[in-house]
Amino acid sequence: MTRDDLMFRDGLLNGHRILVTGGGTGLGKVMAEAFLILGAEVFICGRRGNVLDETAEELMGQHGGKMVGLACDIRDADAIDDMLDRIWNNGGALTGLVNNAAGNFVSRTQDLSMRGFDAISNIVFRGSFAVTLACGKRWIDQGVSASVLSILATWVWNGSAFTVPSAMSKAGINVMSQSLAVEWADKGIRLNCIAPGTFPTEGMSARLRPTEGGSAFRDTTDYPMGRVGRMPELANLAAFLMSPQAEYVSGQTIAIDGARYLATGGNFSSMRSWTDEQWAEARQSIRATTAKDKAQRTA
Ligand SMILES: CCCCC/C=C/C(=O)SCCNC(=O)CCNC(=O)[C@H](O)C(C)(C)COP(=O)(O)OP(=O)(O)OC[C@H]1O[C@@H](n2cnc3c(N)ncnc32)[C@H](O)[C@@H]1OP(=O)(O)O
Ligand SMILES: NC(=O)C1=CN([C@@H]2O[C@H](COP(=O)(O)OP(=O)(O)OC[C@H]3O[C@@H](n4cnc5c(N)ncnc54)[C@H](OP(=O)(O)O)[C@@H]3O)[C@@H](O)[C@H]2O)C=CC1
Repeated sequence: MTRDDLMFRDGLLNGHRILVTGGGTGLGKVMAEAFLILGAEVFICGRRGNVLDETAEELMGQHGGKMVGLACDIRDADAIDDMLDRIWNNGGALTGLVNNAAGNFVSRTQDLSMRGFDAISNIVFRGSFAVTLACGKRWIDQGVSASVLSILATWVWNGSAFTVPSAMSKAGINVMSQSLAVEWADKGIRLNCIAPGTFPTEGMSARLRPTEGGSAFRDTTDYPMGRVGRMPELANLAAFLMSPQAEYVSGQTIAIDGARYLATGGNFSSMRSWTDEQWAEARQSIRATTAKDKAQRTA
């Protein structure tokens, strides 16, 4: 992304300190990059320390500023507290949190075990709540105003066949945000959400279109605008919601999907025609991706 891709003035986020969970890759990385360009000090967390370090180095090399990678598994409440202690003890309070980290894979629901359900919900539902709660306690205790942005999916409004644990978990975080927007409004804490449509990333393609390789998302005939999302489009919306100028916006969930969910539902219902063999092949491919990522985890 270049400076010209952003619609905001230089220094919009000067003095802000923002944590992006899952900020080492994909959508988290591009939002972290936008916040860095706009003057924020940015923290990114994930379980693969090397991925975080590479991202921070790459983006500071391109844009200057300060980005810090912190290996942390958001399923672990103690690890979250350790991470927040490190941030708070090195420069003060966060002023923003982006709940972006997620796990997902396509599966027929009858093929899931409870461990499979937990693999998703412990990241998306429990993990996002845990980070929000840990930050919220500190903000309230210290009288700090802050903004929380959670990255959802349009299926919080219409469900999603074949990604049921994700749909349930994201819907829970949608309701968390609406509830806390009210409960914490007088503390100066805002909560909003973005529901992106398709923004092709490696992490998503490998788990949601696992058997298509490089051809996934090339056919855009059922996209009303004839295309998928462009990363800077998401980054601009995230920067707006995180900026102090958006102070009166709270409790909202904004779709950015080129109207696809209104046109087609925007999810994976076409997989109803998949055979047992196709599901077995998908599962094997997802397993291989997870094994590769697991080998790099340091948290
Ligand atoms: C229009 C487009 C909208 C798109 C909207 C949303 C997109 C996204 O969310 S994309 C984000 C994708 N990124 C990621 O998922 C990154 C992180 N992912 C992971 O860490 C793994 O993929 C994980 C989610 C599976 C979690 O890993 P881990 O906890 O290490 O999981 P295990 O390998 O130990 O497995 C636990 C459990 O889950 C079962 N399982 C795994 N894969 C499948 C599968 N394909 N089908 C069914 N079940 C699966 C696995 O078998 C284990 O259960 P047990 O066998 O009972 O032990
Ligand atoms: N791409 C798309 O089209 C869409 C994406 N989304 C949402 O956007 C967000 C980003 O997705 P995307 O960029 O595509 O996918 P990625 O796989 O690139 O991003 C997921 C990130 O979450 C991190 N993560 C996963 N589990 C944990 C954990 N337990 N603790 C800390 N970090 C964790 C991963 O790092 P690590 O494995 O190192 O921990 C990774 O960096 C997600 O919330 C996703 O649901 C929503 C709609 C559409």
